[in-house]
Amino acid sequence: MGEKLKIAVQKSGRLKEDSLKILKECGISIDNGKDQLKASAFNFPLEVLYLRNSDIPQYVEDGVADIAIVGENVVIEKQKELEILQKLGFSKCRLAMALPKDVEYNGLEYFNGKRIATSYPNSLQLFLDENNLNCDIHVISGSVEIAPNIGLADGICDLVSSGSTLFKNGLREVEQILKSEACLVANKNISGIKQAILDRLMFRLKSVLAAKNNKYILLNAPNEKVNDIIEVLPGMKSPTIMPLAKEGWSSLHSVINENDFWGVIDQLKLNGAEGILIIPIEKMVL
Ligand SMILES: Nc1ncnc2c1ncn2[C@@H]1O[C@H](COP(=O)(O)OP(=O)(O)OP(=O)(O)O)[C@@H](O)[C@H]1O
Ligand SMILES: O=P(O)(O)OC[C@H]1O[C@H](OP(=O)(O)OP(=O)(O)O)[C@H](O)[C@@H]1O
Ligand SMILES: [Mg+2]
Repeated sequence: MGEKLKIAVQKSGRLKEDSLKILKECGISIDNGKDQLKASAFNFPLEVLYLRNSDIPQYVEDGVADIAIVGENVVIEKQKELEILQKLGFSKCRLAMALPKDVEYNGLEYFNGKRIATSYPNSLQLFLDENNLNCDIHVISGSVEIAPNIGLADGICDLVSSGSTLFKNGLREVEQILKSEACLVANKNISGIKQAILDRLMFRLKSVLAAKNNKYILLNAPNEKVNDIIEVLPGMKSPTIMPLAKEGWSSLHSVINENDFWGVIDQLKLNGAEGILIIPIEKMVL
């Protein structure tokens, strides 16, 4: 049997579903038996190890897994020698400091000498050192937001995304420490056959991610406006232009970045574009 690349993904939790989804979008089918902690792909030389998110950086550094999908904040917290190959665009959150909502906060100095509860002591310590602050860090592994209410700490440092957990616990975010999203990480010494497999996986992943960030755009325009519209429309090379059955009109096709779309749309309309259609792209090979 040929060599396989080993990928660690979260066993259960916020990252699991999207991690398996992105592998599927890369055309990789995994044979998942119930409660299996190890599985193989049918159609790609990949073995999947299901592990705790917080254990993954260690396993990748040790080479037990070659690569992994893990929260960037955990990579930073665990301070392991890993390579971040690709941000994956899901599980976006931030590590932030929060205080009871009625505390008067006038800046970082406030934290000097205070007790802060967190599950991320290394990331917090780095932030405190950078800002010449001294705090008493109290490490707890979950439900951090409850700490100020039960007299365990003056403030907290925890992950925030919608902010609803802070709100429900009468807390307010006052400082952001870092931003995080799921990312693909790798051991620093992958070589030979495994590197070749990883290159194939990365090629697929980049096509999938590019497709997610771009949309296919079709529109109709009077011929005399086509040049103005081309100016407005960024494309992969240049837009495709085809004559419409209706005399004096053309159809333009192009690719547009999701982030540019709403900025460009008004200019397209001002330049006479009609019947604008935006269509998702499944894969985009660059
Ligand atoms: N509220 C949130 N919104 C978005 N992403 C989040 C949120 N909370 C955590 N994350 C991200 O998802 C990752 C996984 O979180 P999850 O709570 O599933 O696991 P965990 O607490 O790290 O536990 P384990 O080690 O048991 O797998 C976190 O490391 C972080 O990157
Ligand atoms: O800003 P919000 O959208 O409310 O999300 C933030 C919450 O999500 C995470 O906890 P999680 O639900 O993962 O629970 P856990 O502590 O058991 O991991 C994090 O630790 C916060 O408590
Ligand atoms: Mg969590």
